[in-house]
Amino acid sequence: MATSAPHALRTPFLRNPSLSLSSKPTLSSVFPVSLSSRRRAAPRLVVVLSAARLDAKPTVLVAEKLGEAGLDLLKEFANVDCSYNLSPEELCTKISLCDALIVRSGTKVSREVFESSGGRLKVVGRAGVGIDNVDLGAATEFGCLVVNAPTANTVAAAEHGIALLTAMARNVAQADASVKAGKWQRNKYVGVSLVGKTLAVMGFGKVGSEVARRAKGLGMHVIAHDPYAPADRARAIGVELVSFDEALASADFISLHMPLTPATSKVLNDETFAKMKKGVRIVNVARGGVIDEDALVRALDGGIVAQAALDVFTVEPPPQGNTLVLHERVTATPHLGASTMEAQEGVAVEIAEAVVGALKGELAATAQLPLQVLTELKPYVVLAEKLGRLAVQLVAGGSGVKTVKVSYASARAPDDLDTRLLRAMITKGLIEPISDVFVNLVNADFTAKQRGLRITEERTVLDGSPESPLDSIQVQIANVESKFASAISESGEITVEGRVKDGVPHLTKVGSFEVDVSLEGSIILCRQVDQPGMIGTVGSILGEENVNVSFMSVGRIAPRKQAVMAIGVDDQPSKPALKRIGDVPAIEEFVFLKL
Ligand SMILES: NC(=O)C1=CN([C@@H]2O[C@H](COP(=O)(O)OP(=O)(O)OC[C@H]3O[C@@H](n4cnc5c(N)ncnc54)[C@H](O)[C@@H]3O)[C@@H](O)[C@H]2O)C=CC1
Ligand SMILES: O=C(O)C(=O)COP(=O)(O)O
Repeated sequence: MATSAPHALRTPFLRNPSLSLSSKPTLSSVFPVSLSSRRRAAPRLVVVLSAARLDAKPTVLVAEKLGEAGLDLLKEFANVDCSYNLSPEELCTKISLCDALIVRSGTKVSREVFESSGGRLKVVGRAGVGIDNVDLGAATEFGCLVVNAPTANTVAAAEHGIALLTAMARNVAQADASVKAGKWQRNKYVGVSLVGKTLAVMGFGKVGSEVARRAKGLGMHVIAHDPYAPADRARAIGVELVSFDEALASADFISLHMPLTPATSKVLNDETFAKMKKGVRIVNVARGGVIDEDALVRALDGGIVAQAALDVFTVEPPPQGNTLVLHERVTATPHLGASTMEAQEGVAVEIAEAVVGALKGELAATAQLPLQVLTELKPYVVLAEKLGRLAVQLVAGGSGVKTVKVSYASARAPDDLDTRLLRAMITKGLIEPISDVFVNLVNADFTAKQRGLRITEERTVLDGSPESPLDSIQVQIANVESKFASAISESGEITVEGRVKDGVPHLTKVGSFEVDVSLEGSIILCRQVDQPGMIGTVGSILGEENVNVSFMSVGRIAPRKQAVMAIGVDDQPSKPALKRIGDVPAIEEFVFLKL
């Protein structure tokens, strides 16, 4: 049966993977060949491989319900195994036979899944936006791409946000339950009006801006907080971008639309609830983890929060008897934001296209950079990503992260340094901490373009030995404000610069200040009046808080004037520890940055 497939044998499969779509596989479902083994085969080896292996389709495991149109698309290219409701153990067992896995929010794609795949799993497709259920660190380590479907459920999520907002304001769910229980409590369920009220949209991305547009239609005054969103996009729909504290202080309603990241985890907590107007109402269709749920119960009971409408929870489904879910003034839905017929069909097609594209791109991408280049650039790759991560965490607001300039200083001739990988890693560092996007060499330029991020590159050719590929990399973000004003250079951009020293990436410049701190663990940057004893003061605060300091360095303009101190720390200091640092009189500003 698989003996004669001459057209397939002649197909230059490895040079043009898309041609594999039209070949007619034979033994594929019996023994699909893994992408990694295909990749390793040199083109001239193709003729000596068996036809069965050549023709084999990849296998895609669909672990949660996916729309038919998406399944049909997948089936044109792959063997599709739809196995829903697998236990974590069953998923780990099945995964070693799969090249791609498609999930929604109900499946945890943990490190164990990647470990169990034995290197065969090459693509994880998230049929939706949030990829917080995928262990991205493990995916990177195991060379697995993670793709999502970023657009098809935007409107559905926004409509659900509006549904919760209006239902909450008029007690629809509570009143419905009461009528069904045979009661007629017209006085108990008097609601509040939306017209003229202030809605703060937290996270002004795709869903947030659609919620804002719809809320304007309801006659609400809409403000938004999003440090990375362009002010002109907000202005275009009549929304003012404000600071986090201003949003909390002025909102009658708060609607959450940011991704779950280390920076947004439990961003609504005891401290931030205390900054809100008494009687505020909260809608969450983003992620449960952005709210400290125990603190929300306290805020509801303490009269700060009048009502909450929640589609998402820290643990899904929430445990039986959960106080928050059972709270009388809480309206809860079981993560239904994306669950419309239309959105699910759209998401299925979007993810199927992304997974097929990634499976094909996997083959093509490997040809892009020679191994020698990859090996040589390895420490610079780490440096590039960390500089991107640092730079974006320094952004406080402005016209959005749109214009980034990368400068490479190198003694190599311009045509002797391939910067694609470095640019991709800087893009990864800039985008991943603030979004639900997994960036890699294949999708970096496209992802940047999609988000309106313009990255320009500049080369400075240095004298000297071209032995090492690079002397330094500088990343600058233009037209933004910084939460650490000293990070703005004289030319007005957030500026960070780094070098590789003894194989270890170092941060060597922040704004106009020279520093030297290895980019391991995390970093605290402090601007202070240059005076003796500062290193000791801050060092002892961290010591008392049991935070291990790995590195400290001070860069100053001139003796006894301003200085920037960069402190490398192994662990995240507690809030009180950071407050103690901020309270040191000579410290004018400081920021904690996660790498
Ligand atoms: N309940 C559901 O079924 C659904 C939930 N979602 C969730 O909604 C959220 C938003 O999705 P999209 O709008 O598609 O994503 P998006 O990436 O278009 O928008 C997110 C926005 O949040 C901003 N942001 C990042 N960090 C922030 C911070 N610290 N403070 C304020 N803003 C910050 C980003 O700059 C971006 O503009 C995600 O968490 C996603 O997982 C999305 C679809 C359905
Ligand atoms: O797209 C998202 O981020 C969602 O939260 C939707 O989740 P779901 O696909 O409905 O499990």
